[in-house]
Amino acid sequence: MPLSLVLICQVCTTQHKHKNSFVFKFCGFLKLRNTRCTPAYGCQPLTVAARNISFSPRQVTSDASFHSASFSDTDHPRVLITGGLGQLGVGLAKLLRKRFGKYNVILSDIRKPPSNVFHSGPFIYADILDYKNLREIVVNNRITWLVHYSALLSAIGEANVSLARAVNITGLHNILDIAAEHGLRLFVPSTIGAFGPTSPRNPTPDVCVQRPRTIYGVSKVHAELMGEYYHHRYGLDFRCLRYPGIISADSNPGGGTTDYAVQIFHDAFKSGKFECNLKPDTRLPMMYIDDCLRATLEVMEAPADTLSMRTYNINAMSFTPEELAQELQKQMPELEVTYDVDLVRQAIADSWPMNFDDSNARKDWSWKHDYDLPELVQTMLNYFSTDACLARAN
Ligand SMILES: NC(=O)c1ccc[n+]([C@@H]2O[C@H](COP(=O)([O-])OP(=O)(O)OC[C@H]3O[C@@H](n4cnc5c(N)ncnc54)[C@H](O)[C@@H]3O)[C@@H](O)[C@H]2O)c1
Ligand SMILES: C[C@@H](O)[C@H](N)C(=O)O
Repeated sequence: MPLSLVLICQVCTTQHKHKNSFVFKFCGFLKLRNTRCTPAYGCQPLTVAARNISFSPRQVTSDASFHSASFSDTDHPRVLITGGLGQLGVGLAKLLRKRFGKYNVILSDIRKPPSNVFHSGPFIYADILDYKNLREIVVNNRITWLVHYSALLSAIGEANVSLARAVNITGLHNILDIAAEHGLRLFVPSTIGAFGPTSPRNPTPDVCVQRPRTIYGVSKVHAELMGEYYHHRYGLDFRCLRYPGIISADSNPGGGTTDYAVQIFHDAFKSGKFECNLKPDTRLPMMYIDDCLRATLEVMEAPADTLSMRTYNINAMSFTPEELAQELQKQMPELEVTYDVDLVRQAIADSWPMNFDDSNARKDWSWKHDYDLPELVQTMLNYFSTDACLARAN
């Protein structure tokens, strides 16, 4: 049986008698929002955090693995990245560590990190489906920002709907509750996949019909709406960007519809041949990883009063497989590209935006991309040429 506690609200000095301490936390929210605790707010917010607090024996050990003594008290945020071993997390950790210090950014995942990642800064095991463990990590490490990257992407999600539903929806609920309970600034990425066949596709604005046909898209619309709801209802500092397909050289995509745009570079260098699983004229919004990660940092640092919305489209370029191949062939004329369409991925791509309208992000917090198609291809070629040279030399 949980104990009954009498807690005094720091704002209005009301005595609350409750079965757990979350009402106290809720008054903390009111304090953050500079509002008084009124009977109108009453005890309803208990629903936000109706999970029981209990002591976990793991509390003691989880912190030890990454040198907590090295943490210093500064103004820097203390960041936890979930799902950090995917295509985007390691790059984001590198960028954030440069800005906030190595030990202020903790990478986490359920997979074993490669040794270069393990030795580059704090890493911890965190399954987002394990609520107590997540809470322990947040508490023990005094986390203030949470970047929630764990997800099953569009194509892999269709191959495993129940796992995608658990990770992308149940996992998100855990993240939202923990962020709300501990007053964290929370970033959750959404995607072009949050739109569907009935959305305007060229261009797709921030606010329009969203009826995606994938579990991935449905879960991302759910994340956008839940995050915005927690923001308005409880004052959660929720921030969300809808990323286009992201292209990176030194990390691999995790089972999405836009993966072809990364694979083409690998295959061009490996065999000089590439078989594309989308039709040559499939147009999708895309972005180089450096732009995506910088946008993420910029929106996280943006003063709250510049954000007229909590979920923004961001865009850089938009191209088809044929256009990407042609740009690549300017420098690798011998590259052979053939097409063998994957019906699942093609159906997904045909329901997604062709062009993204990101004018609100540009207006509100001065978003500006650096990479268009020619710069993207040149940068990827530079990386792979150096990599190929190094491989030949070893
Ligand atoms: N890469 C893109 O093109 C792109 C585009 C739009 C949005 N996004 C979003 O950005 C985020 C990161 O994308 P990514 O490409 O790095 O994804 P990814 O698929 O490469 O990585 C996701 C990570 O989540 C981890 N994960 C799975 N189940 C987990 C669990 N139960 N607990 C903790 N971690 C778990 C996986 O191990 C994996 O490392 C995702 O939310 C994705 O939806 C990505
Ligand atoms: C677009 C994005 O969400 C991801 N790369 C996917 O294709 O699923």
